[in-house]
Amino acid sequence: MEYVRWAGLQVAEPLAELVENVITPGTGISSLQFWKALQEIVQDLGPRNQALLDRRRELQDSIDQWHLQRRDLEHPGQEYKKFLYDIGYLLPEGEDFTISTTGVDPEIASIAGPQLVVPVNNARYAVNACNARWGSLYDALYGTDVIPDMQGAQRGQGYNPVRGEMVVKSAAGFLDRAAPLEEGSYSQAVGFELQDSPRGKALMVRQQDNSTSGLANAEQFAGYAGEDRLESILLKNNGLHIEILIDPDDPVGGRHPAGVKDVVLESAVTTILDCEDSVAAVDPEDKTLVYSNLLGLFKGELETAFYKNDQLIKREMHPDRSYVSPDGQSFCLPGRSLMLVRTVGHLMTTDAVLDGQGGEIFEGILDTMITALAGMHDLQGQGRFGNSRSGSLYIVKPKMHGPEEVQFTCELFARVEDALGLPRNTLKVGVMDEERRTTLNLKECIRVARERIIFINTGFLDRTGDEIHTSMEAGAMVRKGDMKKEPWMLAYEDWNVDTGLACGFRGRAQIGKGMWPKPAEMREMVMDKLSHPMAGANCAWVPSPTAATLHATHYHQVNVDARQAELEGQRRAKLDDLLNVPVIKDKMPSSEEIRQELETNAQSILGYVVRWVEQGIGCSTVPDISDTGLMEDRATLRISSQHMANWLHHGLCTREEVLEVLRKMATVVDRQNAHDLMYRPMSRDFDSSPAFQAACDLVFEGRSQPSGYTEPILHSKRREAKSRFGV
Ligand SMILES: CC(=O)SCCNC(=O)CCNC(=O)[C@H](O)C(C)(C)COP(=O)(O)OP(=O)(O)OC[C@H]1O[C@@H](n2cnc3c(N)ncnc32)[C@H](O)[C@@H]1OP(=O)(O)O
Ligand SMILES: O=CC(=O)O
Ligand SMILES: [Mg+2]
Repeated sequence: MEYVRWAGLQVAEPLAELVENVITPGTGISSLQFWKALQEIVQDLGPRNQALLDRRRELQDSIDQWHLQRRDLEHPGQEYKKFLYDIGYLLPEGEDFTISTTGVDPEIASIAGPQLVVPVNNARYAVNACNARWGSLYDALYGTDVIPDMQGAQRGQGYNPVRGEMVVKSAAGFLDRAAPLEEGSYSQAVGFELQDSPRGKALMVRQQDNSTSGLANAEQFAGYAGEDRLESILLKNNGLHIEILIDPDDPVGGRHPAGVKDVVLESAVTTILDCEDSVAAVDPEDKTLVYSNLLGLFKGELETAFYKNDQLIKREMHPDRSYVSPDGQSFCLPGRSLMLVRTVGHLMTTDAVLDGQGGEIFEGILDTMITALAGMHDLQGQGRFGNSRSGSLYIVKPKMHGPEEVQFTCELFARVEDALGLPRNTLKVGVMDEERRTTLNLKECIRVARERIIFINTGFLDRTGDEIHTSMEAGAMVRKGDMKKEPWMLAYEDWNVDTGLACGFRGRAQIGKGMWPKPAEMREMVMDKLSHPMAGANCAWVPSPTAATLHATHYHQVNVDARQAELEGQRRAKLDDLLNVPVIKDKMPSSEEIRQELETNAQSILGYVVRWVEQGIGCSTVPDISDTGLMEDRATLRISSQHMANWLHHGLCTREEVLEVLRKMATVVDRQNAHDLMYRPMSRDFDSSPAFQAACDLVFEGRSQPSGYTEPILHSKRREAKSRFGV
């Protein structure tokens, strides 16, 4: 890789070019200013970043020692808590306070709805995600298992009218609940009409018996589109819009007595452009692609073209949507999801930029600087579309351990603001509550970020990985599938909401819930994820636009603001439950259960890692042993690898048994990928397969990986694969 010298730094050529020729123009910041500022920040904050990582190691060593000395103690409860206070892992909670963040867009402060996550290096998906602000309910119902594939109503080649009728009926049922009519039902609608009323136009729905009915709550009629002919009706419920599209000439609309061709829901209210766990970015070229896509999204110019079903599709970001209000005023609604960026955490360094001594700089520092520079195009209103209408740039920071690390992030943000001439607190921070030290000290984490915090969220996947790693020496952990029922997990979910509400998040910031990790199991998601708004969360992660549309229906069922008002003031979660380590407390698993657990974990590790290492795919649907597709990313990998490392360490299996299971599962994964022409089977030669070796290292070296993270091994094996295979 060629490097260019800038202000005492060495910048990898593709990145230097991107910054010089594409990102800086139009910002008022020159390349020299930019790199000089980065050099100063790296010089000042680099050593502090390293000190924070050293502190993580020191605390982990103390915890390991403590458990090693007390393995036989039955109930270490209070003594354990005191120890954690003594070493500064657990901090006393200070006075109550309320966050004071200002300039926050309503999508974050007050509109409750789904939050989509997308790997930002995949332009096709990323543009799709931005456009997922609006999604077809008809398509989401028709195309998924929410409507069961029962006799006669199966999905398949071509349109199935029986299934289509079930979709129309189900959508009408949704409308009846979200925007009920005074009398009758949308399922009986034969026409939509606008009538004059004291507040302008009112919506009237003609029924099969020729009667007409208005809305039970006339205020829910928010607007319409169409001049000579009514083309769409806009309704609003719990802050979210619903659009009924009318077109009797359309093949679907033509079958409907009122010409309804679709029901479109405001879906992904916000989207996280992910530079972290769903992305494999290991070298300067990869980082440059990430930053280039970020820029394209902020400028509204990112486009892709691809073939789908033999058709060339060109995809670009959607414009805003125009309507007329009931009192005759034209207005627009955002056509795109409000974008947040998830940068990497504090752990990794990158060779995209080298410091004065030729050492790699911390990747999180570079991510923040470049995100802010790219985001300036939006802040200065130069993009084709606007993202934030409130002058903010939203950055989600993952994997922070406790308040001192959050404080460090806030200082970094302030330094970046100063360097780029941005007003203080332009850069808003989302704090992933996904490491144990952050959960336990969440109130203090929020306190140090109280002027810029816009989000806390339970990243339960990383959090589970950290739970296992932190207490590695405490004993053998319960099975992976049982973790969700453990007292710590239940307390963690409540603790996050309780703390957010206590710090005044209601109406100001997001309290988020975690990812739905089964992209194809939408029926199960529809049943399960209603619990998120019910728990008081005003957003929750979904893996796809379709999932966003289906999850949006939950926010029509639950008014989150009212739910939060009910929960405010309650402290449901207990610290003692959070500290209840999920070691097996009664019967050890049978040999059959051990075999099943090892096979499940080995299969998910290999299925994910082989695509990561050999094809650079950071997030994929990996079929599990029973062929259910599961979303796997670095956080799920952290759990599986730490779990295997834990059982190995505590003697539930031997190294030879683990190796045998890994080999057996590699052949299963090879078979599952046999259709992929780019795929290199691991079982052809286990010893020379970088993917297989990565999987082995993740398990056998798992205990010594910092916080059990998978990045160091993945990065090094991916770089090896790139240099060996050239892709
Ligand atoms: C623990 C954590 O950190 S969770 C956060 C990290 N995880 C994520 O970000 C998951 C995001 N989701 C994804 O990456 C994908 O949905 C996956 C990998 C899970 C599944 O991807 P696939 O197997 O390709 O999905 P599938 O074939 O069902 O659907 C593909 C279609 O859905 C779209 N799609 C799928 N996921 C997304 C997404 N997140 N954003 C936008 N569009 C998406 C694709 O654009 C594609 O449509 P197109 O052909 O019109 O372009
Ligand atoms: O980032 C999300 C998680 O669950 O981890
Ligand atoms: Mg995570």
